[in-house]
Amino acid sequence: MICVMGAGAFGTALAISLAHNGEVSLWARDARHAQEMDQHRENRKRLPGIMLPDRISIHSDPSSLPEDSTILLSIPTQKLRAALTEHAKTLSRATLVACCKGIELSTGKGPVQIINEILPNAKTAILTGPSFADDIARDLPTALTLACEDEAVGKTLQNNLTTPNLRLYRTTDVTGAELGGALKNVIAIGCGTVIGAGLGESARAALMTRGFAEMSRMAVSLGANVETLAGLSGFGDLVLTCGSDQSRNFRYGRSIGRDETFDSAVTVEGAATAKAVRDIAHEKSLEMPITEVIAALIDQELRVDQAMDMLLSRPLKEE
Ligand SMILES: NC(=O)C1=CN([C@@H]2O[C@H](COP(=O)(O)OP(=O)(O)OC[C@H]3O[C@@H](n4cnc5c(N)ncnc54)[C@H](O)[C@@H]3O)[C@@H](O)[C@H]2O)C=CC1
Ligand SMILES: O=C(CO)COP(=O)(O)O
Repeated sequence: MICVMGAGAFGTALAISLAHNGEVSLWARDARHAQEMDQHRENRKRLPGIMLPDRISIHSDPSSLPEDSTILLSIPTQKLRAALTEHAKTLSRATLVACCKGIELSTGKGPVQIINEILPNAKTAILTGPSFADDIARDLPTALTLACEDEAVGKTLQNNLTTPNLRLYRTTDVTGAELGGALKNVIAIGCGTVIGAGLGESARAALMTRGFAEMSRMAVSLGANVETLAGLSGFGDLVLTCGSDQSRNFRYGRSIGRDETFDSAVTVEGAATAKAVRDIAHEKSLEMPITEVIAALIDQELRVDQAMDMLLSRPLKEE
C-alpha cells in the first residue's frame, strides 16, 4: 500500500500521479480539509482545478494505515520532526520516503537524517528533483532522483513509484540528494532577489553558477558525491527553481529584491535552510559567501545594494 502523508501541493500531486499505478491513500492532518477534499474530489486549498482520481482515498487518521506501507512524507522540513514524533508508533515499521527539501534549522539535519534519528528501524529514502506540483498533477513529463542507501530497497521503490509520467533515477547517495534539494532553494532566493531588484539575466546566470560551486563545495565536504550534485536533485532542480516564477523560493527572493512583503503562510523552504547552511558553514569553516549574503538579506541585516557590493568586492581568484 502506498500512502502520502501531508496533503499540501506536492503530496497531492504525487498521489495523483501514483494513482496511475493503483490505490493510494492521501493523509491530511486536518480532518476538515480531508472531508472537503473527499467531498469535492479536489484539493481546493493547495492544488485548485485538478480533480482527484477515484483511486485516491482520503484519510485524517494515520492509525488506519497498514504497518508495512510505503509512506511518502510530504511535509515541510521544519515541521517533519513534530509530525514523525506524533505518529512514531504508526510509522515505525513502514518504508519512509522523504519528499521534502531543506535542512532543519535547530539541528542542521536533512529529512532522512531526521527520520533515522526518530525512527531508527524504518527503511528510509528521499525523492527529490526538479518538479513543480502542478506539472506532476497535470501529468506533464517529470524526472526525479530516488536516493536510498539500501540498493535493494531503492530498486523496489524506484519500480513502485515510477509512473507513466514520472520517471525515477536511482542513487545510493542520500547525502548528495538531500543537500542538492535543500541548497538549491537558497540560491533560488538569491536569483529571485537579483531579478526583483532589476540586476539582469547575466547576474542571475553568474549567481546560479557560483551558487552551484558553493552547493557542491558544501555537499562534498559533508560526504556527498559531486556527480549527485550535477544530477537531477542538484543541478537539475537549481535550473528549474532559479529560472521560474512558479517557484515560491524564487518569488520570495523577488519580493526581497522589490522591497515588498511576502505572505508568511506560504511554504518557502530556503528561508530557514539558508540560516541552517550558514551555521554549518561557520562550524566547518567553509567559504559560502553567496549563502552568507542571502541569509543576511532574509534577516534584514543587509540591503540588496550592500549584498551586491560585498560579493563584487571579494578578492579576485581562479574559477
Ligand atoms: N510544491 C512543489 O511544487 C514542490 C514541493 N516540494 C517539497 O514538498 C514539501 C512540501 O511542500 P508543499 O506540499 O509544496 O507545501 P504546502 O505548503 O503546499 O503543504 C504543506 C503541507 O504540510 C502539512 N503539514 C505541515 N505540518 C504538518 C504536520 N506537523 N503534520 C502533518 N502535516 C503537516 C500541511 O498541512 C500542508 O498540507 C516541501 O519540502 C517542498 O520543498 C518538492 C517538490 C515540488
Ligand atoms: O522544489 C521545487 C521544484 O523542484 C518547488 O519549488 P518551490 O518550493 O520554490 O516552489
